[in-house]
Amino acid sequence: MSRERISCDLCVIGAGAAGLVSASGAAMLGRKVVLFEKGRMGGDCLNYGCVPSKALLTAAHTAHTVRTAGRLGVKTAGPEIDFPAVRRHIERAIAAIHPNDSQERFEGMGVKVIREHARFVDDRTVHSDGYTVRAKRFVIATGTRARIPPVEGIEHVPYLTNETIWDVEALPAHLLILGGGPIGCELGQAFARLGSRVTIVEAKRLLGRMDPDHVETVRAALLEDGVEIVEGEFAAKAEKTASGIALTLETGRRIEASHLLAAIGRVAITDGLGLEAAGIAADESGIHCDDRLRTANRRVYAAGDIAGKGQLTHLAGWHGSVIVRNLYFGLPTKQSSAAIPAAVYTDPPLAMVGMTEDQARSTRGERVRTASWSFQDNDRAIAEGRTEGGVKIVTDKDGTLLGASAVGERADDLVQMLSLPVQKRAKIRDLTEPVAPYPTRGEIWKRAAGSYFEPVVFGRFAKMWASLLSRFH
Ligand SMILES: Cc1cc2nc3c(=O)[nH]c(=O)nc-3n(C[C@H](O)[C@H](O)[C@H](O)COP(=O)(O)OP(=O)(O)OC[C@H]3O[C@@H](n4cnc5c(N)ncnc54)[C@H](O)[C@@H]3O)c2cc1C
Ligand SMILES: NC(=O)c1ccc[n+]([C@@H]2O[C@H](COP(=O)([O-])OP(=O)(O)OC[C@H]3O[C@@H](n4cnc5c(N)ncnc54)[C@H](O)[C@@H]3O)[C@@H](O)[C@H]2O)c1
Repeated sequence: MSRERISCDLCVIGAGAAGLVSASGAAMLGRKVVLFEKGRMGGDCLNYGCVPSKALLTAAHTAHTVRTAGRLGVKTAGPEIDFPAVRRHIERAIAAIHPNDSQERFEGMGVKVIREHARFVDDRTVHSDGYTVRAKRFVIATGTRARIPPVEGIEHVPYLTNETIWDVEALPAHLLILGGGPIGCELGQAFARLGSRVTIVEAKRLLGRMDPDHVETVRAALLEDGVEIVEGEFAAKAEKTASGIALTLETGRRIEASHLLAAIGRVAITDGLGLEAAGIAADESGIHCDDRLRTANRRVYAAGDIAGKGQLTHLAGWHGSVIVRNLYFGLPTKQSSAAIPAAVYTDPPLAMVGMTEDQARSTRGERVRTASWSFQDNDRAIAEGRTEGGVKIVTDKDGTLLGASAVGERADDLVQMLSLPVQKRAKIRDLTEPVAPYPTRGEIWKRAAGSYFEPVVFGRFAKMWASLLSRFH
């Protein structure tokens, strides 16, 4: 087959967050860039991940607000869910963001966009059906897909993933979700609030990477929404039934449902990429690369989910920036040099940056200190009638910030306030300095940090000092 031949500075495979940031950064610096995408521009986040899930959650949280408005003295007739209209809202959200990630926009930047599957044929050449591309450097940003549940009979059962759940036309009567990670909890709460019966089966612990104290607040909210949570149990067998599916757990318990959603984590998309021909190693969790995202092939970088260093859109975008900084600004940058926040957009949301208390203790042991504050003691939260949750600051013995976690209304935005201090390894006393507007939820960081110093600031010596000074004033 005759293919069009192209030589370029950078060839990017995959037009999700990681690929798009790499391609746009290089193109804006005048580099000749080729971008391959075999599916939809924007990748998982725009089409099957963050955007549709957050649009669905907004509809669900709105239904909940209407349902619970009576607690504030606002009477309503209760929400009526028009599921096709909810789906249209999701489609509109995707369509509104799509221009940012579109082929036209990238072509406008001078990127050659090829909508075909790409594969390496040697260490510096990529083929697709119509093209042969030789490049000085490559970025593999091919993402991940839902892991198939290791359950007997799963291949004979219709199950949904994050790609197919958006095609379900009517609200599921009973959604059984395998996996209690961010996907399981977010979509579980969303469907429950829209009117589905929801069961989450989690093999280990709900939201296992987050602070367990704060996960309790999310668990309580899910239970209040009517979500059934089965924790610490594996599914052994799946069967098709007349009305949907049945799952038998290892304990023998059988759960019947109308729909099954697989949300037990992700596997790297490396199929048909020709990694061997390029001398690149990979496993299920991703392509092997170092902290600057370099693979064993010095021409090839990995970015985003496929780099096996976390699965978040902003991390994927950061990876793109790291590659552009290293390649085209000559700034040696490690991907681990940024403190990456993570948020779960349940209601209330749960968020963190840096280390959790458990992670810090596992490496630093007794040196770790924490300071917490509850929204029960935050005037804005009281005024809003939403006092559940709180924050936790994690420090080293000398007060260096190691991480922060928050759960409660707007915790996702609140944690963002701590990203820079954590990244800069600021001290907890720095958090006591800014004056926060009253009444805001953001005041809570200062209160938590203040509590860390309370024994000293209002201790015996401070009282003696104040008493001495007051003699002269
Ligand atoms: C339901 C859900 C909700 C999520 N919510 C959030 C959230 O709220 N916040 C957050 O930060 N993250 C969220 N994520 C995670 C986020 O979607 C991913 O971390 C992000 O999309 C990763 O971007 P990426 O560029 O690495 O890969 P992707 O977005 O997966 O893009 C990879 C692209 O590569 C293409 N590709 C693959 N192989 C080839 C090939 N050989 N040739 C050409 N093209 C190829 C694919 O078609 C795809 O478009 C969510 C994920 C899911 C599933
Ligand atoms: N708000 C967000 O930022 C957001 C939202 C959704 C997804 N994501 C990203 O997408 C990725 C995938 O999310 P996810 O929730 O599928 O994965 P995950 O790996 O975060 O969680 C999967 C859960 O499934 C459990 N599990 C594994 N095998 C199981 C089995 N056989 N039966 C029952 N439970 C099992 C695990 O113990 C784990 O708790 C995550 O890494 C996350 O970072 C992020």
